[in-house]
Amino acid sequence: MTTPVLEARDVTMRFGGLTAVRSVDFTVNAGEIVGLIGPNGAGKTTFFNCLTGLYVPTEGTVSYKGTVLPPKPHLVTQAGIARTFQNIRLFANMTVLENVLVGRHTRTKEGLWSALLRGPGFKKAERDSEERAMELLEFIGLAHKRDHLARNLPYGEQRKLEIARAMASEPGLLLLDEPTAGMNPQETRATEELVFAIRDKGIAVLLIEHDMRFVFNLSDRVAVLVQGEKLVEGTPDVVQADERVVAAYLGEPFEGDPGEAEAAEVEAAEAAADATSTTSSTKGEAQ
Ligand SMILES: Nc1ncnc2c1ncn2[C@@H]1O[C@H](COP(=O)(O)OP(=O)(O)OP(=O)(O)O)[C@@H](O)[C@H]1O
Repeated sequence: MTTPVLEARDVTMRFGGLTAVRSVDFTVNAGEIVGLIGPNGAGKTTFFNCLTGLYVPTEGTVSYKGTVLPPKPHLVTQAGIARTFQNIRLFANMTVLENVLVGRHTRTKEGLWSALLRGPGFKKAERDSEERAMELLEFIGLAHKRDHLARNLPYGEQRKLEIARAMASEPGLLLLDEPTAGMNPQETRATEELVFAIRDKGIAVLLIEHDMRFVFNLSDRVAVLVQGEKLVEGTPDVVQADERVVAAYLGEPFEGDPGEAEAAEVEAAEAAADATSTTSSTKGEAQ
């Protein structure tokens, strides 16, 4: 039987007049690698931000292992979801090891006083954290660079380090936002191996990616977002063969275009605003 790790129910996110994510139901099960794809501006990152508490969804809920998550990033991380970002967000002037140690703070129980007084409890916790951080660096192949400054690492290694930092919070689900962006083919290949290895450690993985080969090679399931709505979901074979997906990527209209309803809504709202407007007040662009 499949056990859901993540369950998003009816998640909608609006920014003023723009609905970036609309009524999305989405599940990641234990042991799965799931890909989330879609053309530029489809709402993928917005959806990720809803899952990780960075945004409070306008509607809907996000649950982790059966418990609804409060939309607060640190509580989401504490619950067991970690993420990386589209743009690298390392502490550039900290060492490789320090960057991973920062990622562990949600799992260390030593309080402020213990840390300030640097008592025996704190020292032991510090040793344990360092040991765990080194295990992670070994896992991603950066143990030999533990004392290098993050900013001096080549790009591909910086991306790996971000993943190690996210793993330091001991997540049950790891969200990767475009993990291969800017990578050369060798680095992409290595990342593919790394994602499989993460899954083999019992961590479910959800990834946003533009590199289709990478997504279809890795994922057990793929969901396609188009204009904020989930258009198709299934195995890589099913998704690749779906002509609506091809059409969405080529920018061609297709039947049941998920943008139609929204376009009509925006047009109606604009027409109503025009009709009631007696001054030349500004009107926001919908797209
Ligand atoms: N904070 C925000 N305020 C207003 N609109 C936003 C905000 N964030 C995203 N949007 C809009 O929501 C829509 C979805 O954007 P989002 O970045 O989630 O798409 P995406 O699928 O991640 O795109 P890409 O693949 O290019 O990263 C876009 O029209 C974008 O302009």
